Amino acid sequence: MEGGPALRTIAMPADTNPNGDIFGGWLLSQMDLAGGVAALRRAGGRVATVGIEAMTFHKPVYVGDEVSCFAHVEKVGRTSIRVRVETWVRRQRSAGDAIKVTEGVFTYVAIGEDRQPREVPPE
Ligand SMILES: CCCCCCCCCCCCCCCC(=O)SCCNC(=O)CCNC(=O)[C@H](O)C(C)(C)COP(=O)(O)OP(=O)(O)OC[C@H]1O[C@@H](n2cnc3c(N)ncnc32)[C@H](O)[C@@H]1OP(=O)(O)O
Repeated sequence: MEGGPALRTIAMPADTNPNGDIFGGWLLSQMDLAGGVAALRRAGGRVATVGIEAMTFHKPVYVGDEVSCFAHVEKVGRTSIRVRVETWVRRQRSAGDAIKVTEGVFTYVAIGEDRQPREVPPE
């Protein structure tokens, strides 16, 4: 994906599942935040996540991995914004290339102060 990550963090021991690898729910929330930042910028204000599709976990994430979520706005509807989000990691103590670990499509709805859908403004 073009440009820098919408979010970058380090996977910590507190984020693990009972197997000792990083919990999928934690990754999903990082992706939601990354997609939310892209949607919020495009919407010019508050957004809410309404749907998640095509979510795939390709590879595990380990404690100490540098986790980068990239977000790309794919489609803008009347009130909704579809954002493709990919997560790539660099392994701790590894000089290898970044590895794509997850991807998914997140849909956000632009909402107003009343939490009701509002039109996405023109670009
Ligand atoms: C400047 C940078 C600074 C950065 C620094 C700050 C960083 C800060 C980051 C914050 C990032 C937050 C990212 C987390 C955001 C949450 O965590 S939100 C919490 C979880 N989500 C919720 O609680 C939402 C609960 N749902 C709702 O409240 C209502 O469903 C909503 C969202 C208001 C929508 O209301 P509705 O009556 O269902 O809407 P409806 O008119 O039927 O549909 C609206 C649009 O959604 C589409 N849609 C509806 N359902 C679906 C579905 N399942 N799938 C796909 N599309 C759907 C419709 O087709 C329609 O699209 P358009 O044709 O208008 O384009």
